[in-house]
Parts: sequence; structure tokens; C-alpha cells
Amino acid sequence: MVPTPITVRVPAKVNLHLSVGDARPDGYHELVTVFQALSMTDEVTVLVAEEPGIDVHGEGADSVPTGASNLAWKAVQLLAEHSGRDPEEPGVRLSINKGIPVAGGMAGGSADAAATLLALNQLWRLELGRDELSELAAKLGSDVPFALQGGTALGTGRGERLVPVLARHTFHWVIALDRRGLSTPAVYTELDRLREETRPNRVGEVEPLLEALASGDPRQLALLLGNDLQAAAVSLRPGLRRTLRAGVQAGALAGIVSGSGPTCAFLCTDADSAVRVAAELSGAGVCRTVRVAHGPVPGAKLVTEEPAHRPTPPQVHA
Ligand SMILES: C[C@](O)(CO)[C@H](O)COP(=O)(O)OP(=O)(O)OC[C@H]1O[C@@H](n2ccc(N)nc2=O)[C@H](O)[C@@H]1O
Ligand SMILES: Nc1ncnc2c1ncn2[C@@H]1O[C@H](COP(=O)(O)OP(=O)(O)OP(=O)(O)O)[C@@H](O)[C@H]1O
Repeated sequence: MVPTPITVRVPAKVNLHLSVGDARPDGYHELVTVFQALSMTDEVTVLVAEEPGIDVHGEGADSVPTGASNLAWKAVQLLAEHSGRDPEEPGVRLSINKGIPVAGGMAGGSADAAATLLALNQLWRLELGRDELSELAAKLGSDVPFALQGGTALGTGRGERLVPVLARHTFHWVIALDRRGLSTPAVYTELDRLREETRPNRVGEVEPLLEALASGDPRQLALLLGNDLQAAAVSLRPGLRRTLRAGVQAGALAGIVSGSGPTCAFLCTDADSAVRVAAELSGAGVCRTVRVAHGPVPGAKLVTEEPAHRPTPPQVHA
């Protein structure tokens, strides 16, 4: 019998704190970062098929590669190899439904890779534990382990070593998407260049932000958001300065560039305020589109089909 297709839903991330150290000999930068998973999601479906390949739907689908360079396909090949299958003939197709902006600094490709690992673990009945999946995830990219884990987490190393962080609140965000993406390596290179020329401010220690997360007070958290890559993203895309200003003028508590950008994330006091900020920001004409999101949300998760018809519970008559 052909196994039923497996679908996994997986969240985007924002970095609440992103402290970038110097470049290491392997080209990566040592990070101290706090990730939060947001309610903007992709869905990846894996199914057994003789004709391998990828279909991509949803926002920005046209700019996502459907060949071997798709990070989700690299996840297929890695897991095939790990489980003794032929990585060139894995016998599966992927269908990706994008809700996470492409090349937006919200780890969309990483999310798809994480979702693929989890879905294939189920489809191929590999029974790999979270730790083993996380080790494979780190081989695919620095942001991939967090997409598996979700929630709020402290990341060190190149971002792949994770510890969960207590966040006692749901935080409400407005997300401003730019017209074009930015390349992550280009943004890191720009930061190295800026640091040779000038001394851009560095974000401080992470502890105060961890305390603000534990307190659950968005006003306190807003004062502590920080991203070392922001100066580099703004240098490559100067229009982001206007977007960041417009979000705060619209009533957000604070705004930051998300990861390597160019997406900007604005923290709001509550859900109603986020809706008002989003409406005003979309009228300001500074970005392509605006979304409302909340976090933290769980990491990659199997989507279980709701039964089409639930049996009516027995009626009790007095
Ligand atoms: C900007 C962030 O999204 C913040 O979470 C991540 O640091 C980027 O993570 P990612 O897209 O998963 O990045 P990877 O696929 O691992 O690396 C892509 C490229 O980004 C740069 N890179 C990434 C992570 C890191 N700690 N230092 C780096 O310098 C390197 O040039 C690397 O070749
Ligand atoms: N599954 C995928 N979804 C989106 N882009 C992908 C995928 N696989 C490969 N790519 C390529 O990777 C590039 C970066 O895409 P992605 O959406 O992951 O960026 P990002 O969100 O800025 O990443 P990060 O925040 O992890 O640095 C895209 O321009 C695209 O060419």
C-alpha cells in the first residue's frame, strides 16, 4: 500500500537579539541570538512518487528554486543518505506552500528543510528522535534547528546550538515585507566591511532581554530589541530606515530588521494595537505588504487531518 502523504506546518522566525561576533576561519560568525517563532507558516507535504521533484505554491513561489538547490531538497538527500537510501532516487515528491516571505530574513528556506526532515521521518518510519533530527538540521543551515524546535530560544555557535527560553506572554508583531529580498551572506559581508571602516554600535548583553521575556512585558522587551545585522541591511537597502520610522510613527513600541532583512518586525502592545499599526503602516507606502503575527508558536509539527465527519455524540434527553 502506498503510504499517505504527510504534511508538516513550520513557522517563520524573528531574532529579538542578534549579537554578531567576528568572522571565524570557516567564514561563519559567532552569534548570540534569541529566536522567536512567529505565526507565519509554510506547509510542506511529502509523498511517495516515482517522478521526484518539488512543486512550490503561495507567495513568492516564482523565486523559489525547484531543483537541487532548494534547501528542502537538500534535506531529502541528507535524510536519504542517513537512512541508507539512494539520495539521487529518493522516490518522493515535495509540495511546498509558502506563507513565509522568500529571502526576507525570516528563515523560510530553513523552515522548509526542517519540515521536510520531520515529514520524511514519519513517511519513511525512521523513528529518529528530536536530537538526531536537530543534528541533521544543523548540517543544512544555521537556522534549521530552530525551525524544528520553535518557541523562544537562545542560539549560540553559528546559531545552531539552542536552549529554550521562558517567554511568559504572547507578543504581537506587525511584519513589513519589502519588495525584493536580501542575500544573507551579502549582509554578513557588508557588516564585516562596515566594521573595518567605522565602529557601528554593537548590541549589548543578552541577559536583560531574557529577563524582559520572562516578565512578559512588551514595553520592557521593546527597549531591548537589537540586531547587529541591522546596520548592514540598512546600508544595502537605505529605504529600510523610512520603514522602521514609519512603524514607530504608526504606534508600534519598537521596530527591528528581522535577521539579515529586509523584512522589518514591529513589536506592539497587544493584538488590537497590532491591527491598528498594520492598517496605518500599509497606508504609508513604505513596503510591499504588511502582516500581523504573534509569537511564540511551536516549531515544525505534523498536520493531522480533521476527520471530515465527526460522529454525533449520543443525545441525552431529560
Ligand atoms: C541571519 C540569520 O538568519 C540569523 O538567525 C542566520 O545567521 C542565517 O542563517 P542561515 O540562513 O541558516 O545561514 P547558513 O545557510 O548557515 O549560512 C549562509 C551564510 O550566512 C553567513 N553566516 C551565517 C550564519 C552565521 N552564524 N555566520 C555567517 O556568517 C555565511 O556567509 C554563510 O555562508
Ligand atoms: N525552500 C525554499 N524556500 C525559499 N527559498 C529557498 C528555498 N530553498 C532555497 N531557497 C533560496 O534561498 C534564498 C533565501 O531564501 P530564504 O527565504 O530562506 O531566505 P531568508 O528567509 O532570508 O533566510 P535566513 O533568514 O535563514 O537567512 C532564496 O532567494 C531562494 O533562492
